[in-house]
Amino acid sequence: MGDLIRSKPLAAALGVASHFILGKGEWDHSSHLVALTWAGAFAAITTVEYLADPQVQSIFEALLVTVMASAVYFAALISVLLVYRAFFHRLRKFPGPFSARLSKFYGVSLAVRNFQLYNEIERLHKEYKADIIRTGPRELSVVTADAVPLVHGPLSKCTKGPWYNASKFLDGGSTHTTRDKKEHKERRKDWDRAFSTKSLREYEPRVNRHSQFLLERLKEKAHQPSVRISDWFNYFSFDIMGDVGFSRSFGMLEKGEEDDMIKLLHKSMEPASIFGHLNWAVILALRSGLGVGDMLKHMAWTAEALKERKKITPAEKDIFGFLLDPNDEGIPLRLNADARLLVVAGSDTTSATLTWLCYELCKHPEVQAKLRPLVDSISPEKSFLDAEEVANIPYLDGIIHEALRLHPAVPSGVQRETPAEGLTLPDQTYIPGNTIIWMPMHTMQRDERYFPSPLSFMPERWTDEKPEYIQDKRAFMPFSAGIYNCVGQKLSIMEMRVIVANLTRSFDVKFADGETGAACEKETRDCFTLNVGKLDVKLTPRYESKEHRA
Ligand code: HEM
Repeated sequence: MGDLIRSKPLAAALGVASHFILGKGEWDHSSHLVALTWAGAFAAITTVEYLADPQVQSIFEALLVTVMASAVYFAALISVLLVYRAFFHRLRKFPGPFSARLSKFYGVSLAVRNFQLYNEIERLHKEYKADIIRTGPRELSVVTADAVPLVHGPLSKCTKGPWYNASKFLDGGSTHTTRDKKEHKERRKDWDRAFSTKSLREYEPRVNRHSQFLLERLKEKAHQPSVRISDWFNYFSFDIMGDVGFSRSFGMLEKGEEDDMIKLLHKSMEPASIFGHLNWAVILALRSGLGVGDMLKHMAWTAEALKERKKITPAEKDIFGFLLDPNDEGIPLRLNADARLLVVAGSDTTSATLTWLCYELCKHPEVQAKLRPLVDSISPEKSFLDAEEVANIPYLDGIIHEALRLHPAVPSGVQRETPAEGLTLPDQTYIPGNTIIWMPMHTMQRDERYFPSPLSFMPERWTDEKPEYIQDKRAFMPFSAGIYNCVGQKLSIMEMRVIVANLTRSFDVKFADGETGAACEKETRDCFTLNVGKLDVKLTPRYESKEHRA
């Protein structure tokens, strides 16, 4: 037995065999089992050596033999893995950095460089002058609009990738993270009802109420030289999400200061920027609790919010009224995951977009000047325009679309996996099966082929003034597309219309003294959703010269 364990060719052969076993199927989410198997084998070999090998006299010698055998085993496993990934892998023909072929650690290094992965990916596409680049051993970044219908279209055969079921074992998986198309379809029906035209009409008064309150709070602050508008947008979107989602006021606009829950939400998303690229590490981290304390705390907080919601019968309809089953005694685990989904998806995305939009308004006073007569002419006797009154202003929608185009709230895109038979793009490029694909919205939406003069903030491209500045609308997908698209997009657009119309109507919005927008550009962190840098503005009231708007 001892000779067998000392046999280097045998250990190497086992290493090579393990590569072939691990190369089949998806092991990412069984990484804890693989680690346990290795640890078990290590312990078993050491025990056998100590008890049964006459050449071994002490536990130390037994350990030494096991370490030697393990070293040969892992050296063989890693060598064959790297050689295979570098030269024989089915994606070998796609260009990209050599180290990206070898390991996803390369992706992690990009993600944590400035926490702005979207910029790194854009740089790589420029460097390799290619629409498709290899960004990981079995991963591609694809930025051609021709691929959108195949990857994200309603009839796409692609599925969600392994990124999605990371925390399934903990919280049952949300509607967003379920990878099973049938299950998603079933669960999405409730969400679709919660966001139907009829439901949205019921939420409208609440959107108006919170928007008006935000405007009042900003009017109180307008005499100050500087208002941290990015924080106020956070409070606003959080309060709306609480009210419309859980019939619960989080009271953040009232408090007017950063709440611990907003901090916790942002901290809880940070691991996503790292672990999103190492699915096996997510499982090890979640199972051990290492590095994901904030995520677990946030999960507990959202589960508690849902528990409180379950206890009441709200006077007005809310989103969880559609998702909770009154006949259920308790709360199914999967709905706890949906509660966290609503908090993450429903607040940060809208506030990030509003912050970027405000940044663009500060840089483009001419856009404010052009919008003003349009909003000034509506109900001039009123101090606040409500959602219905601003629902049909093409230039306003153009401003919102431009903000979503230049600054998508999910800038690096969403993960999809090709079907086993692969995909053939219209130019005949074949993408093999079981390939992970990201279509980074940030890069696509700034592509000159699809949006001429791509870096110009040009709301007119979305109106009938300059439609020639949109060459291929398929490349615009801030809310993603197809069956997995954003269910909350109409609510979010409603919120943004009301805020932008009333903000420009009530104030002249400028960067505060000393503000250049640099924090937005440099400190924004891509944590799947965006944690945008702070933005300080000076709000000069327009209503003071117009009594009726005071
Ligand atoms: C500017 C605002 C928003 C943007 C840019 C945005 C973007 C997105 C994107 C890109 C996805 C697809 C995610 C994926 O496939 O992994 C998504 C999904 C989703 N969003 Fe939004 N979102 C926004 C606002 C909202 C709001 C306000 C809500 C709810 C109140 C919401 C709820 C959801 C939900 C529930 C999903 C999952 C849908 C599913 O998997 O079927 N979103 N969103």
